[in-house]
Amino acid sequence: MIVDLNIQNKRIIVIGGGNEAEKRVNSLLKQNCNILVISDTVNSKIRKLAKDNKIELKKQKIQDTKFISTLNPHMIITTTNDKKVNQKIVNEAKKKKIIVYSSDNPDESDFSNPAIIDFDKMVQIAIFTGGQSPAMSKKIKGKLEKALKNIITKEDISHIKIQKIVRKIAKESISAPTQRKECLHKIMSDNEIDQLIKDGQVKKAEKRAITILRNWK
Ligand SMILES: C[C@@]1(CC(=O)O)C2=NC(=C\c3[nH]c(c(CCC(=O)O)c3CC(=O)O)Cc3[nH]c(c(CC(=O)O)c3CCC(=O)O)/C=C3\N/C(=C\2)[C@@H](CCC(=O)O)[C@]3(C)CC(=O)O)/[C@H]1CCC(=O)O
Ligand SMILES: NC(=O)c1ccc[n+]([C@@H]2O[C@H](COP(=O)([O-])OP(=O)(O)OC[C@H]3O[C@@H](n4cnc5c(N)ncnc54)[C@H](O)[C@@H]3O)[C@@H](O)[C@H]2O)c1
Repeated sequence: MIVDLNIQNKRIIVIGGGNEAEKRVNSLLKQNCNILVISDTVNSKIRKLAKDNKIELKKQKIQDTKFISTLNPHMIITTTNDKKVNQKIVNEAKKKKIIVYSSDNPDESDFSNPAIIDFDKMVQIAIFTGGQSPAMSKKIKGKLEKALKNIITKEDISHIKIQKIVRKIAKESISAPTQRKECLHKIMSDNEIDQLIKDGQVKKAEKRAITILRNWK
C-alpha cells in the first residue's frame, strides 16, 4: 500500500555510508527529520552533508545492535554491504517495534521506495513496480516527467497554494463538509482566479478566493 510517512522531527538512523545510504539520506532531507548516519566509511557527498550540518555523522563500525537501545530512533534504514549486519539490525528493530528498512531485504522491510517525480515540492508522483523492476520504475519516471510537464502546470501549483490558504479558513468558517467542498471547488474553477494566476497576479487571485469564501452562504 502506498502511503506518505510522517517523520517530522523524528530521529532517523541510517547505517552505512555508500551509494544506497546517499540515496536514502537524500530522500530523508526532503522531510523535516533528524538524520544520523553511522558508518565506518562514508562517501564524499555524505561527508559534505555532515560538514554542512545537514546530518549528524558517527564514524563507527556496527558490530552489535546496542545502538538501538541507546539512541532509541523512530526509524532505522540499514544500507551496509554486509548482509549479516543488516539482518541483525532488522531483527532487533522488529523486536523493538521500530520502523525498519534494509536495502538488501525488501521482503522484511516495513516500506519501499518508489521512483518519485516532484513538482515544486507541491505535487509528488510515485512510480512503483512492486519490487519487480526498479530499473523500469526509473525508466518510466523519465518518460512521465517529460509528458507531465505539459499537464501539471504552474497554474495548478498556484491553485494548490490558494487552496491551502482557503481550505484552512473554510474548515473553521463553513461547518458542513458538503458546503465546504462545494465552495473549494467553486474557487478552483473560478475563471477570474484563473485569469489572475495566468497574469501573474497571484496575490489578487488569493484575495478573490478569500472573498468568495467569506461571501459563502
Ligand atoms: C525506484 C528506485 C527508488 C529509490 O531507490 O529511491 C528503487 N530502485 C532504484 C534504482 C535501482 N535499484 C537497483 C537498480 C539496478 C537494476 C535492477 O536491479 O533493476 C536500479 C536502477 C539503476 O540504478 O539504474 C538495484 C536494486 N534495487 C533493489 C534491489 C534489492 C532487491 O531487489 O532485492 C536491487 C539489487 C541490488 C543488488 O543487485 O545488489 C530493490 C528496490 N529498489 C527499489 C527502488 C524498490 C522497488 C521499486 C519498484 O518496485 O519499482 C526496492 C524493492 C527497494 C525498496 O523496497 O525500497 C530507484 C530508481 C529511482 C530513480 O532513479 O529515480
Ligand atoms: N534498494 C536498492 O535500490 C538497492 C540498490 C543498489 C544496492 N542495494 C543494496 O544496498 C547495499 C549497499 O549498497 P551500496 O552501493 O551503498 O554499497 P557500498 O559498498 O557503496 O556501501 C556500503 C557502506 O556500508 C558501510 N558498512 C559496511 N559494514 C558496516 C558496519 N558493520 N557498520 C557500519 N557501516 C558499515 C561501508 O563502510 C560503506 O559505507 C547492498 O547490499 C546492495 O545489494 C540496494
